[in-house]
Amino acid sequence: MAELYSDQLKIPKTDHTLWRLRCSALGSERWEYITAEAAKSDQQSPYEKHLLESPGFLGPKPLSKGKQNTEELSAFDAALQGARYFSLLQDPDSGIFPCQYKGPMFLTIGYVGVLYCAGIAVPEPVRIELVRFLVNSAHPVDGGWGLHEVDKSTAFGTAINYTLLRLLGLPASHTVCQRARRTLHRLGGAIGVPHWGKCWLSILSLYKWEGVNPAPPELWLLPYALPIHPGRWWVHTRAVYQALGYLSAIKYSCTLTPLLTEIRAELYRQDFETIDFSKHRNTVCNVDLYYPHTRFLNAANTALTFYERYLRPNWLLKYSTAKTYELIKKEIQNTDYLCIAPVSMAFCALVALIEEGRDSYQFQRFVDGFNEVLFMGPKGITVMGTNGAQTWDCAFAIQYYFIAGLAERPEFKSTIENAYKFLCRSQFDTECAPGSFRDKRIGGWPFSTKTQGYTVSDCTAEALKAIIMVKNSSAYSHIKYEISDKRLENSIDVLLSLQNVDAFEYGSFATYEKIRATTAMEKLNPAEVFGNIMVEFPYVECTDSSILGLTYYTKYYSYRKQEIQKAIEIAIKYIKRAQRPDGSWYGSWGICFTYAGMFALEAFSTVGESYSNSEYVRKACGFLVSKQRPDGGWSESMKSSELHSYVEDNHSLVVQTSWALIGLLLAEFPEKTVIKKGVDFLKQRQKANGKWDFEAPEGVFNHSCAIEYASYRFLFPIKALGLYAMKYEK
Ligand SMILES: CC(C)=CCC[C@@H](C)[C@H]1CC[C@@]2(C)C3=C(CC[C@]12C)[C@@]1(C)CC[C@H](O)C(C)(C)[C@@H]1CC3
Repeated sequence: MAELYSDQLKIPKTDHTLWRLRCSALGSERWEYITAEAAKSDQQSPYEKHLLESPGFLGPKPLSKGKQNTEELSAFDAALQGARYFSLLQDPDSGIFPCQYKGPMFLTIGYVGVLYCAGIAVPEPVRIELVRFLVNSAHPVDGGWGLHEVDKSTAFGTAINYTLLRLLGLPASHTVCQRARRTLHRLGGAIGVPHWGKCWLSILSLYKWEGVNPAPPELWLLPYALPIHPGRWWVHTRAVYQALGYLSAIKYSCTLTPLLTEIRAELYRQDFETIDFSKHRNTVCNVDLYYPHTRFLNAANTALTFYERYLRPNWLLKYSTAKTYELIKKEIQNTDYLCIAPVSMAFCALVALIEEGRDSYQFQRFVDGFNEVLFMGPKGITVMGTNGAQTWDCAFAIQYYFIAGLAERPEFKSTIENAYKFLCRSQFDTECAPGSFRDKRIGGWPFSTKTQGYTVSDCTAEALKAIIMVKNSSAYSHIKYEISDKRLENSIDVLLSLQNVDAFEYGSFATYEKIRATTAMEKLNPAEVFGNIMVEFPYVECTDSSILGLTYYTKYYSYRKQEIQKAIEIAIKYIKRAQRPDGSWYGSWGICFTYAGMFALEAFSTVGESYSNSEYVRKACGFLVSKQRPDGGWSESMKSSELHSYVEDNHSLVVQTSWALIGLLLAEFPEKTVIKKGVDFLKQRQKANGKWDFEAPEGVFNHSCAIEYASYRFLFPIKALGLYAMKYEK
């Protein structure tokens, strides 16, 4: 690793040999900093060393002589070596593959902000590593931060992370702070931070609530029949605005401390006291703006601001905040204090602090729970996008080892068995509290852990498929009954219940729920920096995975067969409708057209549509092939996700290349030379011990925020190489 900026600047660092990751049977991941004494009898495991990039971890014994793998190595051996490396990254007790699920730069403020409001100090090793992470993720040219780690500097990223560094003890005179402040001021100062930034700054007494657009909790009192009812919003937006509704209604601001007074003076281009915040509800730095307000939203905000200031009766305010708190308590109950993701978790923790007090059981559970979303890495510690990617990674690992012909080799038996048992443990077996606006979840699977509590359509389908693979393998007959057929039926019930078959986007699947209100609701998106957040949308990837799960299930079981067949049929029709004239699909959760292309081609392959018999498949292959680069690789930029059209990047990437190859291989694309070139590229990029290095964030959300899926650079090459080996090397 190149010398880190924090080391150049001699920023304090903890002793990385003293960090230990504790994983629970249900997949929680908590880093602990132990004493040197304790470390003597508690060695760092291989995966801990890998995660911290400690020098002591060599990985499996190389197959080839040089440092890199070469073309001489067979694709199968490259997959095998990759799997050997990846298997070492599993925590054998829980079965998960822990990794730092990082990228978004607006999450850590939640953790530090809440503790600051409560007057609780951040534990010292964590504080040191939080500072390091922020220093190391500052923009190399201007010293600011963006919405995500590889973003240009924005007012949001810079104001929030500058504030964080100051709260964590870095003095204003420090080079890092000086550079960041210069950038912030060049961007117009903190006055132009978007809505969520304005909320955080107001909570920390660094901005004024009168300059924040309303998020009235009264919306919860409207009849559910109205499309605008928050119970119909996308689960994340619902959760964030539920707690924000409470906080903004009571205009919560923490006590102004001398440090905050200093920060007030640093964040703005003018004197804090002279700013008329009420005039800046709609001031957003141009660099930050991804989704500008519609006129409709502006009109609504003006009306609501007037209502809040002059018309809102006190009793209604009290009543609606009480109602919101009831709903928050249900969210807490359904997720055991994790809440759906760290953004809303932090806001809910604040509500608990206000309602129950600092020493209350409820608030202390939150303080403890934050340890599950903080994750340590070589550059420092940070709050992750979710509490991990446990279920998703396990489901892929099992499937791809099978697809590559590796799963039944004795050396991988424990990998598969442990991951399988984790999936079996992670299926939902309880329902949410009544009145939570949540669907039936028994039978579903989450993206991360059972504790987090939210079913995701594609996670359910991928986990189901992985489990069936193990159940039907003679090598694993001894654990076949770890999960009953009845439980698989439950998952089919959940999956079928998630398909959009009523009013919206017939045949498609969204993420966590069916689409509950028209996508025109997006016109009210107040977040400024994200797209498609108001309601559920139809997603090709979620639809594709659901098709995979359903088709695979029908191969072995006859439960609800006809309904499943019908569901697959209309889902395929949806995918066909969603294809663009150039043969591509816009992917929402990976970057971008390459990711979606792979999923779509896999879905088609499971219903027998391939290059030779389907015009859709031929067009999709044509699109992918047209993007191959001279070195055999593919390289799609995050800009594709933002701009909704294919943008090529400068360097070919392992994960992108694997996605394209998987698509082409499953489509039975006939030209071997095209595919072989890509396969050779994957081999060249592999280290002799089987490792592929991190290259670029693989994922994205809400069109604008990049996020890293650290397991992808193993999982997808293993699958691509394995598929190639099956076809051409047998
Ligand atoms: C705008 C807000 C609230 C930001 C907080 C971040 C969350 C919204 C993001 C972080 C991780 C994230 C991208 C995720 C997803 C939704 C949005 C998440 C939770 C899902 C579950 C959607 C469906 C996808 O196919 C897939 C399973 C890959 C992802 C996983 C991560």
